[in-house]
Amino acid sequence: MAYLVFKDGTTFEGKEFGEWSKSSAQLKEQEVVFNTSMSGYQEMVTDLSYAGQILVLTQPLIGNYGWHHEENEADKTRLQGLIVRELSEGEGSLHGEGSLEDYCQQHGVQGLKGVDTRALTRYLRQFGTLPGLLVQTQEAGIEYWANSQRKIEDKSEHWVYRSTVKEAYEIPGSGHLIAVLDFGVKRNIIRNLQKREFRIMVFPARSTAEEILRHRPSGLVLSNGPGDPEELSEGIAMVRKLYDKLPVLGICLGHQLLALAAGGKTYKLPYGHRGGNHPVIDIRSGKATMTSQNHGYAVEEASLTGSGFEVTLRNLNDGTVEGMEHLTYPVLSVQFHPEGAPGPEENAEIFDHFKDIVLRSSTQKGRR
Ligand SMILES: NC(=O)CC[C@H](N)C(=O)O
Repeated sequence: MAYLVFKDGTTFEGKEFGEWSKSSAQLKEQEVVFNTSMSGYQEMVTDLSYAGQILVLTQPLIGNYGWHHEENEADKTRLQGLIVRELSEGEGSLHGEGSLEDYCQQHGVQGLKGVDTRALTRYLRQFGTLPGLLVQTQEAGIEYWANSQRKIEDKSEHWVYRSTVKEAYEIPGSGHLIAVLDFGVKRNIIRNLQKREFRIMVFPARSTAEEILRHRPSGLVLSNGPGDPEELSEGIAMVRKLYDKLPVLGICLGHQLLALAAGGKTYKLPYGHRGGNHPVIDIRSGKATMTSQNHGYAVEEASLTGSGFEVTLRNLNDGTVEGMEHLTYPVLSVQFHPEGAPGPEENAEIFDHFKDIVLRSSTQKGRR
């Protein structure tokens, strides 16, 4: 048996899978979040935006279609824990290259199965996103939280820097050059840019604005990524130097950094948006789409006054900001994941829109 223990003593019981060899000295609480998607466990486990978190999946049967390396969103995971109701070995999968369980074991993800994920999700919805601890005995959990006041300050690097690529790399293409700032970029963002024939250069999160501009890109994509956007002061300063100089598309963390760079604010949502059926409305056209989402923070709408950005997309469940465009510069951003397709690929047109503005702005430059 193993347990997820919260500070208030609430405990959820399950059975361990994956990698559990951490010593008691390495015990550390992690933010517990839930995702309501019915499929896509592989994309979620390898989405670096989940770095430093324990992910609860509300879909009760997980692992049933196996593991296909091709579909990983990154070549690593930074997910700390995975909690499921029933874990399937995935024996029914065609051409499977292993199982979710194998992947968790090989990549250091602590798993807990057989958990009452419905009760756990209701708990998180009631009290908000909370830190929880995965332990092999309930006593270890109680002792950890009892001593938690004496804990020394966490000096580890922001998860973005533990997720980004080490060195810049290029992906050939026949079209304009797009710089991608990798805060933990999902492969499907890159794939969507490749589909539109762009040449791509992926830059580590600590690159400087000058390093990026030296390559004379025709557009910039600010990627998704983990953690609190306000804690990324270097990233915010770098985005501030760039967004008035070339067409920009911000996705999720990238969207939040754009808002912060322009003088806006972000805040923490009570329990986040994570799932494949979040309805979003385009304020101008009145058209609504279903989106894939994974974020715990959001842009404060009122803080955008005077920033030069206008809100273009809004969440139909809670009215939060889902997208914005700059009034003067060719800059747009979305809080959701246009590369994540919850069924139909209805939001991929965001990438087409970005391609249009890159082409338009490079022809204008050519004429000048
Ligand atoms: N997927 C993302 O880019 C997430 C952005 C940010 N870490 C948040 O949770 O809000």
